[in-house]
Amino acid sequence: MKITVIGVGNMGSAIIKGLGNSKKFTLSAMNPVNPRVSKLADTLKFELVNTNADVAELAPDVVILTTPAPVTVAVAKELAVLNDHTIFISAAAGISHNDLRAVLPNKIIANIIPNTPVEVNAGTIGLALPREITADDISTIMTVLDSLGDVIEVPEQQLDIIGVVGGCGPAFVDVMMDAMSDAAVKHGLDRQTAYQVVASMVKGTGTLAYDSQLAPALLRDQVTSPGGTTIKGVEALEKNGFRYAIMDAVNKATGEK
Ligand SMILES: NC(=O)C1=CN([C@@H]2O[C@H](COP(=O)(O)OP(=O)(O)OC[C@H]3O[C@@H](n4cnc5c(N)ncnc54)[C@H](O)[C@@H]3O)[C@@H](O)[C@H]2O)C=CC1
Ligand SMILES: O=C(O)[C@@H]1CCC=N1
Repeated sequence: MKITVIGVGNMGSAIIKGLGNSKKFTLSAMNPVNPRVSKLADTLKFELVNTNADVAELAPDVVILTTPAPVTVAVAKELAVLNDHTIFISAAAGISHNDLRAVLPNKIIANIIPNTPVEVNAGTIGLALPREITADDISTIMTVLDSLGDVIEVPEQQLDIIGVVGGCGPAFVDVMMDAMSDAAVKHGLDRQTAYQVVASMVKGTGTLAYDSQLAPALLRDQVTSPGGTTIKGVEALEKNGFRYAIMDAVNKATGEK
């Protein structure tokens, strides 16, 4: 299957690396001239073109749009010349199926919100499929997305909130990991060991929650030994409004005032 990624920034690079790891696809990309992207193409050995007009020659089966949201509809319009069997998967946050349908009237279009862990095939990918789509096209889309991580299909109106929790969430967790690492350094751990411990702890905590399907509050209760150290830390989190800070981060990232 031939896949072309349009816009090789943070998200586009993560997707190309993840797809490259799976070794299942023939990859190519389009990005305006940029030495960083040329270097990535050389390293990962994918074909790179610098204009949308050149994408037709690549004849992709699947196009993944990872351009900045404000230019995505204009970019899609330039790609309307592609074969009508081309499947478009758009990762642009806030750009709806209808926005794209208006400029790609005859194409198959799916909307996703991925996150940066797709780079290591451990992504969280919210997926909204159109109403009219064949089983074969769904199968093609799932072959691509399953190779990047966990795919969670939702109605399009839920894609924004999935996008905030799954897509923005890694940045919120990164802030917490950074703060925890600083505290560990304050208590004498060298920085590299601090990062390793914190990242391993987050990875294991996530895997346990995902595999057990237990409520986070129940998992927390398993750590808080009576009269122990953890409950003292949890009390400090409550005192400092940690839970509300997280809820407010999600609220604000949805665009809520
Ligand atoms: N960064 C993330 O974690 C996530 C990003 N997204 C979506 O991915 C898209 C890209 O976001 P980032 O990678 O963070 O931005 P970015 O700024 O890192 O990357 C954008 C890339 O698109 C290229 N570009 C700009 N104009 C272009 C055009 N007209 N045609 C082709 N390429 C063009 C830029 O040169 C750059 O390489 C956005 O629509 C965003 O909503 C979605 C989920 C998560
Ligand atoms: O910050 C953003 O707008 C994008 C969408 C989800 C994650 N990054």
